[in-house]
Amino acid sequence: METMQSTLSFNSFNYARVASSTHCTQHIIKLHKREVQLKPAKSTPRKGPVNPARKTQNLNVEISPHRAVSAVRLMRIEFGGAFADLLNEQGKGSGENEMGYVERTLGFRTRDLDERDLRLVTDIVGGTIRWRKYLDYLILSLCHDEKNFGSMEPLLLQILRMGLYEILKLDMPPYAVLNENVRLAKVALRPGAGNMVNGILRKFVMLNDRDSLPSPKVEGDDRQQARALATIYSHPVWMVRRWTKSFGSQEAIKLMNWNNSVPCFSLRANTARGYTKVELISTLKLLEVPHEPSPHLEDFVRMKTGMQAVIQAGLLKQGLCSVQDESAGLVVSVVDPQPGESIIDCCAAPGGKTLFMASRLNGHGMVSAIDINEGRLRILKETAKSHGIDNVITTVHSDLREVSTTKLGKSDKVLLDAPCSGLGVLSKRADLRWNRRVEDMEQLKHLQDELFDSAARLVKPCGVLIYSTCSIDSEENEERVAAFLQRHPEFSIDPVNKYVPPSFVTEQGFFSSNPVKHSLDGAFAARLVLSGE
Ligand SMILES: C[S@@+](CC[C@H](N)C(=O)[O-])C[C@H]1O[C@@H](n2cnc3c(N)ncnc32)[C@H](O)[C@@H]1O
Repeated sequence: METMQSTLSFNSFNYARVASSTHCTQHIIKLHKREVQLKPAKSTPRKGPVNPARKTQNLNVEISPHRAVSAVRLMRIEFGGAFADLLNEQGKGSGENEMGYVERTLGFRTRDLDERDLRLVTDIVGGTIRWRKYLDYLILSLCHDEKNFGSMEPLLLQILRMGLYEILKLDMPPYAVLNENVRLAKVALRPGAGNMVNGILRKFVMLNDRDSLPSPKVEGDDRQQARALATIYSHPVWMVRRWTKSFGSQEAIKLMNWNNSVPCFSLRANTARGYTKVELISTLKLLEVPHEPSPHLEDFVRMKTGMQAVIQAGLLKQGLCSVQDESAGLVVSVVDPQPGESIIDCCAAPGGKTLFMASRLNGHGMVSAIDINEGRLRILKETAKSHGIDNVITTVHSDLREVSTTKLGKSDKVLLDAPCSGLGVLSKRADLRWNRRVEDMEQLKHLQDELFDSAARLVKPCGVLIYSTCSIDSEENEERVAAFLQRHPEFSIDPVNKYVPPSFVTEQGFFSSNPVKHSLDGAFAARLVLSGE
């Protein structure tokens, strides 16, 4: 009865796709209406864990499970507006519901995912999203004509992108990848789709073996060069133009390489629960997770791989540690929370910085966490409980611009971690580059100015206002601070050199972490003091 229920989300939709310029097309923007034809499932439970009795009945051993899951996840991310935070994906990846997910969406069953499969899903989904523009450029050039590419079913396109990515970037054996993806296209779509995957991947493997894949030439005027670089490094053209102008082309290329690399993660030991870095390190050793202590922050440990093991060991669920980038930790160092202080965190959810600040209060003082998003604020509350610091956190669900000072009062320190473009965290947020538009930057600037003014009302005389973003864009950072100081001469810059290592301090006395320079996420923070009068 519930057959095909969840396939409906992919059944008909409009979407715009920008195909990159190639020898046969110049930057076309098309609006397609596509029908994804999925084979009906024989029996499809809608929710919950798989019924083991049925598992064997519908088992389809022909399909590699990680590819099936990757394909539907890619569809969901591209068309469902989902958030491809790889860590979240890993967090969900217990494997329990994954096959239900494939069954509901593609209409067939395959075997459950093991740990290796889960890792592969993360790698393939993240990488295929990052490299989308470049992969589409290759697929378009391998198609007979532009029309074939333009009218390709979305699921077929995902399967091709995955195949190319696996061969090109994961160095998987080409013919094994080819066979698996042909099979997936046949089972999930139809035999003709399998033939198409076969034709295109074969041509690709042949060209790749001969080292003769097409490549855009970086030549012509600035715009043409930016277009070529955007294809080669798989970023939107507007970002390439912006970065080339601000940082020069060599730095822009380094930044894009960073964004395309597999992200590193850091864990923060939750000392508020009495869990120390030493204990965290011994647990990681037991779990055989390679790690190294942060050179910048006392409670932080870096790791490149092994997040799955950390999740499965329950370290995050038990509140013993958090996943937090060191750049975010350093913003908290700029706030420098002290026991007994009152702190307002203006845009607090989901609470990474709130929790770290609260843990630094040693049970004395209060962090008031304001956010407009109730759902995210609920996550913050739950995490505060599991971290054992809910006694020093109060949550306020409100638009910051409407918060009344008489109700909330004024605080010693006010952190405004403003909504921003997120251009500093593109290595972790694989899909973000495709969702941001240049017009967003203008809108964000206005919002940031409004929130900055609203946050300023909450600072006590002689108190401190910290403005931060996870962006590397000066329009969102230095320029917002300069504009604020023009409107509010009662504030002045307090240089951050007392709070963070010198390599993070800018000439103007701000904190700035840069992916290329520091191998961390990009972030910014300014510390401003309100005069006593
Ligand atoms: C960059 S995120 C904050 C991240 C958070 N500080 C952390 O460390 O986990 C920005 C937050 O601003 C919130 N926000 C956006 N507009 C807001 C407004 N007008 N008032 C209050 N919060 C707002 C969003 O809901 C989002 O949670």
